[in-house]
Amino acid sequence: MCMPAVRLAVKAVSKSYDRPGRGKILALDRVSLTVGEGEFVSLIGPSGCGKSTLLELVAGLARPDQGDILLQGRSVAGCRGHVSYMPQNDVLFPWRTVLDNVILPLQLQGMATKEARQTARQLLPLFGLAGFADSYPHMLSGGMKQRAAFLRTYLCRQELMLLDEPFGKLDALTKIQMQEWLLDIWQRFQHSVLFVTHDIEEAILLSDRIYLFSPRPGRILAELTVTLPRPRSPRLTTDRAFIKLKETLYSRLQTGFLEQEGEAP
Ligand SMILES: Nc1ncnc2c1ncn2[C@@H]1O[C@H](COP(=O)(O)OP(=O)(O)OP(=O)(O)O)[C@@H](O)[C@H]1O
Repeated sequence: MCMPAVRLAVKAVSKSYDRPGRGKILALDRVSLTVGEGEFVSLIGPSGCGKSTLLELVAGLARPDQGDILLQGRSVAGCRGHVSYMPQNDVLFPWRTVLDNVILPLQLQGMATKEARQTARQLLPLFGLAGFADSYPHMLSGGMKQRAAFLRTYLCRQELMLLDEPFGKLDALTKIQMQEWLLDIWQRFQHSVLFVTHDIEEAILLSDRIYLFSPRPGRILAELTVTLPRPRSPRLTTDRAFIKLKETLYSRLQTGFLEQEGEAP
């Protein structure tokens, strides 16, 4: 199989946090991973294992204590503005309309408001927001809010997208619809994506590769390549090959947890 060129390389990155009066905690321990050009890569692991921390480091919102972060071979550790980043709680501003929420990155890039609105307006139908340009966030469903936040992220116009559990708070049916929609959007744009999730089925359905994280401090337990054919749809989750992959993932997660417990002092 032909491997795509590397877009993102995280090299032996560690990160700890100071907790006032309680010392340091190690969130990430020598994490190394890559995302290729046009590749969809997921991180899966238990709550608190450092997945969001890793995305923040890649987005340049914090600096690693050790290790490096390379985008197309160039170190970007601590540098902002090189990736499109949708944080876990990416809220829309309630006082701005949908259109004026999504144009924010374009305005920050210096585009005039009129041009930014024109650019974004053309994309609204593709993001399932046709007819909602002038609505306010409270008038949208949960799925629509997430699509608006996703369009805002997309308009950062960087080749690598970091998505931190974008469907984590949605009900099961809306989540399935959103996964189908994201698969379609990704198929069209073929961005490189680094996607955080707690959901094993979601990771398999969407990804080309999956990294499994241990409980904190986050380490990479395993890396899995998903060879299921594309285009994919949520119906694939009942497929025999899909279920087999799910079993493999479960047992790797379980073995990793047990090994980590065995290591505890
Ligand atoms: N700014 C901070 N200061 C102190 N501790 C932090 C800070 N940010 C994260 N942590 C701690 O670092 C660890 C990793 O947190 P992080 O949010 O990266 O995990 P996560 O895997 O994304 O969790 P979840 O899946 O629940 O969102 C946790 O123990 C968390 O409490």
